Amino acid sequence: MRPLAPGQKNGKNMAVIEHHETVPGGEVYLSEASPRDFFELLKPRVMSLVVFTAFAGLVVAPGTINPFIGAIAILCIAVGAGASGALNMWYDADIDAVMSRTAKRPIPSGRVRPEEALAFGLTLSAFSVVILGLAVNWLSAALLAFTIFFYAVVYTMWLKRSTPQNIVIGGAAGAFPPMIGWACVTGGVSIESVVLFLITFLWTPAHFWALALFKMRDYDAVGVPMLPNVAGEATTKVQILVYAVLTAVIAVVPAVLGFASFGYGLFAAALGAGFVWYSVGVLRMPEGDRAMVPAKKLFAFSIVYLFAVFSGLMLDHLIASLGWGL
Ligand code: HEM
Ligand SMILES: CC(C)=CCC/C(C)=C/CC/C(C)=C/COP(=O)(O)OP(=O)(O)O
Repeated sequence: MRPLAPGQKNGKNMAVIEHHETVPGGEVYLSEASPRDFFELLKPRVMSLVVFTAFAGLVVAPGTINPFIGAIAILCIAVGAGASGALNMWYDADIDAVMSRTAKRPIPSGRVRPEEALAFGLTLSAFSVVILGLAVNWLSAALLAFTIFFYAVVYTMWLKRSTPQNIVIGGAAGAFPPMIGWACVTGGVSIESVVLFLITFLWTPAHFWALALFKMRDYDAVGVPMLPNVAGEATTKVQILVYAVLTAVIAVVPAVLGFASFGYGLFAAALGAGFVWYSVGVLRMPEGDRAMVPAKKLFAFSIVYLFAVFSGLMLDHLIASLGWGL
């Protein structure tokens, strides 16, 4: 279905992934895969934040969910998110083999065979969606299936290698989890869950372009059209700032709409000011700066920021449900 050959797709310097050797009597695959290698295919660190935002959606949604069913819901979202990471690593093995940041991943390093990763990703995707549908509701299952499809097919197979707007559009995949969590409780979608979606959606460009700035050479080497490589550093820095401002504004909207308190609004505004501050630091970074310290700081802060915003929403909800709201 998808041969890994040099010069394939629109990239350059594509690596051929060797997972086999020829022995008398035929070709024998060397699969040294351990459970840990399969766990790594799930992109666990990245997906931890995805699962956290899904959990926040589930917690702040109106109504209640049986804690056991809630735990199944989160497990299904975690497995589905991980499965989409495995499908992404299967498809991207050729470019991952070339980029220093990703060369040691299970497929390019030869520990997991591409077809094993594909089967693993497809099986976990199917299980997570079906179990979510049976145990919770079919709207949340449909949203999970769409999110997996969006990350694995729309972003990874199509947008990533074809447009510098790849992560702006593809970022929608990473923004759906709180909406899925919300749908698990309410069985529906609402303006509040769309606001939760928008927080992550508008956050993603600043999160990712900060990293893309200091990993520009990696993306150049494989011909993936990330914004800094296509539009240049200056344009990327301005776009980062624009998205940081939009994120800071949308993160306050829960307080404006009344589904979070004034206290949360102040907290989100302070965090947003920090996000914008770090983005201004990136804007002021001299062109061609090799160390890119401000970009590294912004990337690190972006992760803390999203954790903090969704933690704030959950804490606020807990305080309100105890009747101590501001
Ligand atoms: C299209 C959207 C996104 C792109 C292109 C992107 C890209 C990346 C990349 C390339 C890394 C470095 C990964 C590594 O090598 O370890 C990273 C790290 C990370 N991303 Fe994203 N990201 C996106 C969206 C998200 C979303 C939606 C979340 C969570 C809600 C997220 C959470 C994280 C976290 C927690 C890390 C740090 C992992 C670590 O500790 O190393 N990302 N992201
Ligand atoms: C519930 C569910 C299915 C959630 C999926 C969430 C999702 C789309 C997260 C995106 C996260 C991410 C690290 C993208 C990486 O981009 P990349 O793949 O270009 O990064 P890489 O170069 O590190 O592989």
